[in-house]
Amino acid sequence: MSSTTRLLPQAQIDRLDAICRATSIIPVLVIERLDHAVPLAQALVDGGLDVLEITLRTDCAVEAMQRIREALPEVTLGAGTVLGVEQYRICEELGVDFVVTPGTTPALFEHGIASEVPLLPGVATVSEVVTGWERGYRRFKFFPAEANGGAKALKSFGGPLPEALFCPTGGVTVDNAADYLALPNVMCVGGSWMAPKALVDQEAWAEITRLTREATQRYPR
Ligand SMILES: O=C(O)C(=O)C[C@H](O)[C@H](O)COP(=O)(O)O
Repeated sequence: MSSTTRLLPQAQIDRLDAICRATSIIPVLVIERLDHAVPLAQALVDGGLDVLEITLRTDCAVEAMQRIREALPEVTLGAGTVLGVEQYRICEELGVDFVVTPGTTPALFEHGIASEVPLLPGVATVSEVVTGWERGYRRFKFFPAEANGGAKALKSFGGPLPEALFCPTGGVTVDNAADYLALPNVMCVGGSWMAPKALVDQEAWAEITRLTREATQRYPR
């Protein structure tokens, strides 16, 4: 790395900390129908979660985020499944509060350094953490958490890299969340368990609120 390589400013780490420390759980949402966006977000807010990640996996995801932004300004809005710089830029224009990637390329790390919108970069290995670390990153999403060794793996990451803090997602449930949240290097967990596809398809908003409340009561911030 040359001496002119720009590093992630501490202010960006602080902004991400403020978001991740405000909640113990970040719901990861897939919105397939635009008219589901606001009632789904409302169901989660009613259950006590207001930091939401909307994945860019569906055609209506960007418009869904716009609608949530307008209808529920109190929500801290994250864009997930951001796979490239172009998508990152779209999210910046939309005014989201943070961007999450499932895995992270050098171009995404680079873009996150200059962006006004903080990046929670997805990593799966220690080498990927170190790649981000070299650029100043200290906060990461660990994905897919359960398939990559779960809480045991994250505990081991803490040996050489105690300052790196994580939001594990992928296979996290209301039960195994406890193992992650007990670790000193876990800020919060992410998951879709409180808004599974079947319940969203059925528009079972009250049940989603119930599952969310169960989670927030068990893991209050
Ligand atoms: O696509 C992305 O960028 C993601 O954010 C991946 C999600 O975090 C996981 O798919 C959530 O995992 P589950 O809770 O097991 O459904």
